[in-house]
Amino acid sequence: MRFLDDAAPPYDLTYDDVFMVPAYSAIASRYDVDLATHDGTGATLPLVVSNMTAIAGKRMAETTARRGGLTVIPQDIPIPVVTDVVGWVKQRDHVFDTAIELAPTQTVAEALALIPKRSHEAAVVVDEGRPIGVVTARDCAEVDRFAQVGQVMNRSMVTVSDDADPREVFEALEAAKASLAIAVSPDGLLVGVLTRLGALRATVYTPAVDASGGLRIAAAVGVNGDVADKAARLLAAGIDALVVDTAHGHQERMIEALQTIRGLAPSVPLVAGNVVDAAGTDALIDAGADIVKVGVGPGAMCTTRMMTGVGRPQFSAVLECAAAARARGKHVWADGGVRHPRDVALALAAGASSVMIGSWFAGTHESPGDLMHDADGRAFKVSFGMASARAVANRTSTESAFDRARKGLYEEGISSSRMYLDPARPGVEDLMDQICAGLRSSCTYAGASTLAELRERAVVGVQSAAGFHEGRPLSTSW
Ligand SMILES: NC(=O)C1=CN([C@@H]2O[C@H](COP(=O)(O)OP(=O)(O)OC[C@H]3O[C@@H](n4cnc5c(N)ncnc54)[C@H](OP(=O)(O)O)[C@@H]3O)[C@@H](O)[C@H]2O)C=CC1
Ligand SMILES: Nc1nc2c(ncn2[C@@H]2O[C@H](COP(=O)(O)O)[C@@H](O)[C@H]2O)c(=O)[nH]1
Ligand SMILES: [K+]
Repeated sequence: MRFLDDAAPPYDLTYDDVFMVPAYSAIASRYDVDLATHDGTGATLPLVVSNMTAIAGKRMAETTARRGGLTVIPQDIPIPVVTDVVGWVKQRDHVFDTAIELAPTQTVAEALALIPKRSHEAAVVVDEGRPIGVVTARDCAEVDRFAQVGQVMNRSMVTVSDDADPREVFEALEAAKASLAIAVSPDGLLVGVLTRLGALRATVYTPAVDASGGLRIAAAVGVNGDVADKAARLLAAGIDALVVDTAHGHQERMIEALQTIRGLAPSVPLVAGNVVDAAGTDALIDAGADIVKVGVGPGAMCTTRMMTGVGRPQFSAVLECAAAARARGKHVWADGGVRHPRDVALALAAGASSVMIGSWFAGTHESPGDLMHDADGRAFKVSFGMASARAVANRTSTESAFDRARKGLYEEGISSSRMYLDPARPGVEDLMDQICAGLRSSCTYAGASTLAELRERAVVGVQSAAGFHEGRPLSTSW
């Protein structure tokens, strides 16, 4: 990447401050762009879901890995639970989405609580493992909450074999004017489900899979307590990357934690952060990090900059840290502050191998929280920062009341925010589609067929607030 007219700006910049200039391109189609990262994580897309309790759970991990991304399970989740989640995610199908399963005797109330947990918005009614019907929220409307789903389900289903070609599934759904195909094994047992959009995505994306064919997943560990033991147990669970995570990554305790974990000779990439400058990046690489996480204060849930005055505008932080890491043959993830697809493209142009997204993905079916509705009927999920009072209370729940009260005085995150689901893009895959479309297009504007070429060819200029404003679409007259 170089600055337009080679004019390096006199102050630090964030995503809104910059724009990319189009360049001559020989790339005939946006589908000719390869979005794979080459940072050792095996992700086929440069997207990582932040290790935040309100965002990164097993459904998020399954769904993003099937499309090529990576989810980091947070440090606050007990390790036996993480172990179960890793095992479960690794057994997920590469094409079919996991179905919500209900027994015919379960109630409509249970169905309505579970259906919003998945973007396909339906549950499959099973009898001894065999699908016997499908139930949607529409089937449950104006029905007694205690009615049994066996009474309201739709018995006519499009059933396909578990090795069906996604294109044929798409065509079968189109022909039947149905929205959901049910995949079954040769002995008739439920394997999963596929929507038309899911079938299309199966032909566009490449799942992130490990050498044994399991979907990939990462997990985080903090720098407190018996780090070696926690890290060893996470590695034994089969994670594909280990993230060592603390607010101020350039600190002694982090260096010690990294050296300790390096001593375990992990066979997966070691990610550490957060830092915002070359000195911090070098220190973490010296201590054993393969990938450095960059970003202090850009996060949507983050109050660090307001509380402390500390941080750095994210574009400049990524640019400096990525250059330092590249000089050592290592990588950085741009962590936080991503609000639009353009921000992903700019972070990658600045040199990140991947981009971490938290809050934007909180308002989706796949985040762990329950779906809520405001007074106007708009659907939202509650999200919170990992340094918020709420998260600190969770993290310290086994400590004495006095210690918890002491730690509770330090709060650098929002404890409760509403993340609305975009009615046009209520699932994380809808957002991934939007991001990847923007990113592929960005690459062709820069004449780049890979992310490495984007990084090399990108020409970035600095804009005024009016310049940024001009780029925003206007949906009403002015
Ligand atoms: N990217 C960002 O901008 C930020 C991210 N976060 C996220 O919040 C989560 C919690 O992180 P964290 O608060 O580090 O908690 P951790 O549980 O990782 O603990 C941090 C440890 O470092 C010590 N410490 C020393 N200086 C600081 C400091 N300035 N800020 C925080 N801890 C410090 C703390 O001791 P003591 O409590 O005694 O001081 C504590 O023992 C992580 O997921 C982190 O990534 C949090 C803030 C900023
Ligand atoms: N200062 C804080 N930073 C936080 C907190 N919780 C998470 N984070 C950081 O934000 C990113 C995600 O950014 P987003 O803009 O996509 O939401 C995450 O990966 C952390 O680095 C917090 O409580 N305080
Ligand atoms: K912020």
